[in-house]
Amino acid sequence: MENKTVTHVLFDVDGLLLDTERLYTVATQNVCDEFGKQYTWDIKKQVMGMKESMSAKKLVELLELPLTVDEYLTRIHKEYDRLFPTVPLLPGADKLVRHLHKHNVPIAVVTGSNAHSFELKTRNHKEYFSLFHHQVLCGDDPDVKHGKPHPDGFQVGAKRFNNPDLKPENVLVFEDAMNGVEASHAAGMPCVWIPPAEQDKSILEGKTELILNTLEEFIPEMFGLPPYDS
Ligand SMILES: O=c1[nH]cc([C@@H]2O[C@H](COP(=O)(O)O)[C@@H](O)[C@H]2O)c(=O)[nH]1
Ligand SMILES: [Mg+2]
Repeated sequence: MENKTVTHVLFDVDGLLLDTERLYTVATQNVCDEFGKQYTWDIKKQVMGMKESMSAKKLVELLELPLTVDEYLTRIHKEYDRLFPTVPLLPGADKLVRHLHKHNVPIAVVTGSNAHSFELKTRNHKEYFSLFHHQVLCGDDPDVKHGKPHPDGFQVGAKRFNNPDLKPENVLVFEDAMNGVEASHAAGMPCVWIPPAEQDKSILEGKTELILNTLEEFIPEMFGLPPYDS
């Protein structure tokens, strides 16, 4: 499928640019171990992309943990503090972002993270994240009432390009999570979906423009963006 009308790009972060989804699984399973619980894919896929406060509430319920949400957050934050600072970029993330930046295509990130966990994850990637025009941290951005799967984060992300003529159909979203695809669809923005291997890919039919295995497979000119120099 081709769509040549894209002028601006919004990137998800966890599991899309950064290899953090692997670490979220480790962190959450470590908390579960104390209570003999299993952090299954069926549970994980429901919270991926949500604001941290929402995902914590939902996880305590779904995993039936004998903890308050605050007690859960205290435990999981210890895991994040230990695991996140050394996270690497995912394949293709460096090449695509530097390419778009070099060609002056406006780019921004829209993540379910709050500022604290974003700082941990990006500590070793400061120069890379400085290439983005802005960052929407849904977890504690006052303009984002509802996190993914609601459209708010992507709508705020598009608005902060400060281009009054920008229409949702001109903004391409890259996502890995079902909640993120739902959010981009609700915002009326085309979406390239790079789902985890475990994901049933038929479930969001009609809500994505393209499904890829990694960012490395993306061909910019399919969306009217400048081609790689080769
Ligand atoms: O296993 C998990 N994955 C992802 C999340 C949540 O999903 C967000 C993913 O953010 P992004 O929109 O950058 O993919 C995380 O910040 C976190 O709130 C989670 O709780 N548990
Ligand atoms: Mg993600």
